[in-house]
Amino acid sequence: MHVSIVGSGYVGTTVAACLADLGHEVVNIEIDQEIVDTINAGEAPIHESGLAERIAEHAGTNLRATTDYAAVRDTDITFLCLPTPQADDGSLDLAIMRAGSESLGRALEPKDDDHLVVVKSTVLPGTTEDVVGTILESESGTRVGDGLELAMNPEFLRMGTAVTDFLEPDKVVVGATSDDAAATLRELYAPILSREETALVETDIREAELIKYANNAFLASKISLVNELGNIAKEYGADAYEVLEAVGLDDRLSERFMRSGLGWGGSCFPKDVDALRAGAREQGYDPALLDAVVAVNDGQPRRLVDSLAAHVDLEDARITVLGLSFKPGTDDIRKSRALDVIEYLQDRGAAVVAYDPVAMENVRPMYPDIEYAESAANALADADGAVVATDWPEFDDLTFDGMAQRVVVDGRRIDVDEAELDVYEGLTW
Ligand SMILES: NC(=O)C1=CN([C@@H]2O[C@H](COP(=O)(O)OP(=O)(O)OC[C@H]3O[C@@H](n4cnc5c(N)ncnc54)[C@H](O)[C@@H]3O)[C@@H](O)[C@H]2O)C=CC1
Ligand SMILES: O=C(O)[C@H]1O[C@H](OP(=O)(O)OP(=O)(O)OC[C@H]2O[C@@H](n3ccc(=O)[nH]c3=O)[C@H](O)[C@@H]2O)[C@H](O)[C@@H](O)[C@@H]1O
Repeated sequence: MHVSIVGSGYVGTTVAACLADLGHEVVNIEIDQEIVDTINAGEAPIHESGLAERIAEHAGTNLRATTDYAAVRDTDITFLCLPTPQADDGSLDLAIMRAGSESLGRALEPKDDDHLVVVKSTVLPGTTEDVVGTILESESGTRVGDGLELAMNPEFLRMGTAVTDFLEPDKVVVGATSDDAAATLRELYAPILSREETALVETDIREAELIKYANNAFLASKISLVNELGNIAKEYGADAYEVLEAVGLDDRLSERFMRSGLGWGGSCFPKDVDALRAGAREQGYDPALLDAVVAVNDGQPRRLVDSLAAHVDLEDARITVLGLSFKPGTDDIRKSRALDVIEYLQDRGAAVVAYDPVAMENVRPMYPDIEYAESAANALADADGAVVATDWPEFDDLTFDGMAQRVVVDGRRIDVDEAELDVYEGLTW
């Protein structure tokens, strides 16, 4: 099939490269010329395992990129993979979706054949039809149901494992305005849907939109719940990891996403939970539980610093922060809990020395006044205490003999030889 993908970030690039790999003719439409040039040169604009090989293999044959929206006219389906960030008040900001829909609608105006537009971006219920659909109709002069079809197909991939998550999902969710649109997507995804492990959920557009938010809200809530249980466990002197490992054996709950500690960050959970809370309020519903989910999450970095302060006088102390990215395997620092930890340490008068295998250059402009070390060992040298903010696998092999005071508070449960330390404390164990 001939497919165009608008927006070539984490999602758009992954979807494009994977669809090309499944044998489709794919064109990426992206406003950033550098990204376009990178893809056309056969290289990946982002680091994701398995992506570079796929782009190298397909660029110049059945995968290309362009800044020109006119390319959509040579395709049957367009996926919108544009950012849906949050406004200052936390609510969903649709400015980029609107701009992209306008450009797409204008480009479709001269097209005679039918076209299917699929929203893959995370958007609140009503957006696909009332915002994207309305703009497309007015700009293209066609009507939904008469030359133009709409679908909503949320994406559940994670950063770091984007390619395998896309190609081997638990589920594919499709909300569509017509049976034909749903059938087109079944055909497009046929190799993925043929996997026994992948369920197909066909529903209406509004449900498809909300499934994505419900999914993320559930996962974020699960982590906040295990963090609350972890905080309580610690007050009792119990190990939350042992407790929750047993709880996870109940297959109604699952053992996955049970790692308590410093909480959730990244470009997805924080913005999506906030957008759902703001959207619920706009609908006249007070989302008390989701408010609490955020409050628990926001409390964890302070608890980590308080735990350290119980062992080390933080005023003028040299404190190591191990890990800056919001999770291992990425240099993304958006809403990383490590940044809150740095703030709280600085508030308490500590001199911070940070180390992360890949994310330091992203943090440096925000915190030019902290020290950045070339290795974890250098960061720990002469430190009066250390905190673990990201569970990078390389932290499992640390030695602590260079520290001035061997005190470590761990927010992520790395593997530590406790015998090497005077104080080793877990945030929730
Ligand atoms: N990053 C992730 O792991 C996941 C993200 N999502 C959702 O997918 C959507 C896209 O997210 P990401 O790929 O992370 O965003 P991103 O920010 O990585 O990429 C978006 C791309 O769109 C481009 N762009 C902006 N305006 C444009 C326009 N008018 N025309 C063409 N291109 C334009 C940007 O230059 C950028 O390269 C969001 O709604 C997000 O919530 C869903 C699942 C996973
Ligand atoms: O909507 C999105 O954009 C994506 O958001 C998340 O993916 P991602 O943000 O890449 O990362 P996760 O692996 O889910 O981790 C999110 C945060 O939760 C934390 N976490 C995760 C798991 C856990 O047990 N405990 C825990 O604290 C991580 O450290 C990280 O800060 C979802 O997992 C994806 O399914 C979804 O598509």
